[in-house]
Amino acid sequence: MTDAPFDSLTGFRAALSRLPAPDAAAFDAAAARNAALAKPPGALGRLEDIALWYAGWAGSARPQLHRPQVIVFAGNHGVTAREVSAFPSEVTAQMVVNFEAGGAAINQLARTFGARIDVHALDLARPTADFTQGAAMEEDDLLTALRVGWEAVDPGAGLIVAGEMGIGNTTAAAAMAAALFGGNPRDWVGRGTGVDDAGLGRKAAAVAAGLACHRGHLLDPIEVLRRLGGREIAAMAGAIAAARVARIPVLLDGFICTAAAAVLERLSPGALDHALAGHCSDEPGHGRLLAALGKEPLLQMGLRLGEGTGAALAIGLVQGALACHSGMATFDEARVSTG
Ligand SMILES: O=C(O)c1ccc[n+]([C@@H]2O[C@H](COP(=O)([O-])O)[C@@H](O)[C@H]2O)c1
Ligand SMILES: Cc1cc2nc[nH]c2cc1C
Repeated sequence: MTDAPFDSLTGFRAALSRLPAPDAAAFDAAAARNAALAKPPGALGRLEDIALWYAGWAGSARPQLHRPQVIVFAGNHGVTAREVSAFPSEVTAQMVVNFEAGGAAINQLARTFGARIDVHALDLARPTADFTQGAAMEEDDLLTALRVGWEAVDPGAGLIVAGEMGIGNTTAAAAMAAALFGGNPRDWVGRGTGVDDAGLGRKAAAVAAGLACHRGHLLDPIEVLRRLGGREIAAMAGAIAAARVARIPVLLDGFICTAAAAVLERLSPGALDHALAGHCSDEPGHGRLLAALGKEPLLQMGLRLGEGTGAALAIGLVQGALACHSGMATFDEARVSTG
């Protein structure tokens, strides 16, 4: 996007307070077309829902998927001092190099589905503060990350996937989910990159310590993001918000991406109406989070990689849905008898 239309957190809140609706006329026309297509009613199942959802947001009764964009944000986390990941923090920067060289899973999937890929590393040499000791980010850091995310969205894109890379970020996402939706820290933590049982215990303890440290400040979703989140998480929230304002459909990726998105929904109910859950990851908190948001995932493939991979796979479903919706003949056109 061009410059983000806010230069303060108050401005970001204001941008989220007045959100455009989908195009009702395009949605209705797409629904009428769907009903006329030469197939038993409903026989394309969720592909039909995807096509109508896309038509409403794209403002076209017979849309094509053009210019899908995958944006990968990377950030480092101070909470890694609590030994909450199976990998060291330097992997974040090393994977950014790999993304830029085209060697990561997300590069292969983005290419497979014809998506452009952009990578934004956010201040990797300066991890967030350990949220068990204080706020992960200062207000300025959060604002910068939200703006990076917002401005990363191509206004001409027809679909956005926001992905992430950040050693330690499943612990940050678990803390955010617990703060936003309540429940026991144990309900929200999982093995992430593959921690053992002791690591899982350290993750739950870190989440509990974070909730205790920030008690009294977590009713505001922006404060949840600032105190418990991370730069790449904030940037995903900024990108998903920018897409909403520009009425660009979004596919959500895994647990961390969905935690970022949940901040927007808590700030402004309905803020995720332009977003479908691309998949449900193997991180157990993800299914719980999607249920709290009322989102039924499109795919369940046992992925737990992040990077945007699950959502990128689901681009194929959107392509299939729109190919059928916009390319099929109607009963009349195909001279097929109706029931
Ligand atoms: O997307 C998910 O649901 C997901 C689940 C588990 C791990 N990850 C990825 O693994 C990293 C975080 O794991 P961890 O163990 O360091 O917290 C981060 O780079 C994520 O992209 C991602
Ligand atoms: C190697 C590696 C690749 C990743 N991609 C997203 N998260 C990741 C975590 C690790 C450890």
